[in-house]
Amino acid sequence: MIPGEFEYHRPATLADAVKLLSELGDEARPLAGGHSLIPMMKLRFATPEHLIDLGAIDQLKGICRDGNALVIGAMTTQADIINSAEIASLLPIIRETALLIADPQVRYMGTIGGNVANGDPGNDMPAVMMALGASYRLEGPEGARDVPATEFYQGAYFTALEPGEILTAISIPVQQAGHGYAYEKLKRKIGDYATAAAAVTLTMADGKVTDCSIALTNLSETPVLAEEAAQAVIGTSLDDAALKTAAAAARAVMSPATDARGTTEYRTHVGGIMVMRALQRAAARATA
Ligand SMILES: Cc1cc2nc3c(=O)[nH]c(=O)nc-3n(C[C@H](O)[C@H](O)[C@H](O)COP(=O)(O)OP(=O)(O)OC[C@H]3O[C@@H](n4cnc5c(N)ncnc54)[C@H](O)[C@@H]3O)c2cc1C
Repeated sequence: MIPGEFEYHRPATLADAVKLLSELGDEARPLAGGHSLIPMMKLRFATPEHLIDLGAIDQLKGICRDGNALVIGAMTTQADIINSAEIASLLPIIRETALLIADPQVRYMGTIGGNVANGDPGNDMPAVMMALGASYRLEGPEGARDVPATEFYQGAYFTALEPGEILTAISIPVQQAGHGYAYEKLKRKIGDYATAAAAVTLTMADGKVTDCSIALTNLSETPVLAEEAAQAVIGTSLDDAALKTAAAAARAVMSPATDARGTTEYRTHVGGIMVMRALQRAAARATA
């Protein structure tokens, strides 16, 4: 359980980090909190020759309001997110999700940027970002571009990041006041990755759903937006029939592997239950 040899770099600016990453090519990897990358290196599933630590780049840290969006710097830790008053009041589903990630030790080191850039289908934040309509700012040798979270994930550990690019920030539209939200995660024990999880945001008027978004964690090779499931509940009061229709539509886009967390059939079954629970809890929280 000892990583292979590597050279450690700690650039002070984003420009230097991008330059290093571009010059060193495939053999270099950005290092954020290290709580996914270092375990992978210890198992020799990743053997980068150069680690480019982003920890000294202040512009990658912090949370700020930009018009109708909250912008979270990539090197903001899960603990910073949990302690942010702005996140708690404007985007509470992000705080709820951060509290379900691993344990306090991991959350003090693990970053939001590392969580969404990693491409691990078991990471919790990507589905939440999809449900919220977030976009990722990527900066590389050719300049900056914004990619919607829904277009970022291409396969397990494959993302839209091009060689030399660093994910610098996440921009998330502030949700309507009174919106309902819930992240439901089934896990085998505290600190584990999801067996199945679902993120829901919705708005209601006169007891009926007017807008809804549903996304799934660890139920496919990538996080998935369950668009038909969300459409199925619009205009309903989320009665039993609507919940069951949504669960069936969500199950239709799930394809979890059989693994230590359960068989494909079991994980698909409980995935539908996570969708129903998240819808019910989100509706109970909606106040508009
Ligand atoms: C015991 C344990 C339990 C865990 N349980 C969960 C869980 O339940 N849910 C969950 O979501 N996560 C879980 N994690 C993972 C944890 O949340 C990680 O911290 C997170 O996945 C990666 O964030 P990081 O900052 O540590 O990134 P790192 O490990 O440093 O990096 C991860 C990958 O992303 C790349 N990367 C990092 N930052 C950037 C960037 N800004 N731009 C481009 N590429 C970048 C790195 O090169 C690397 O390939 C767990 C980890 C541990 C050790």
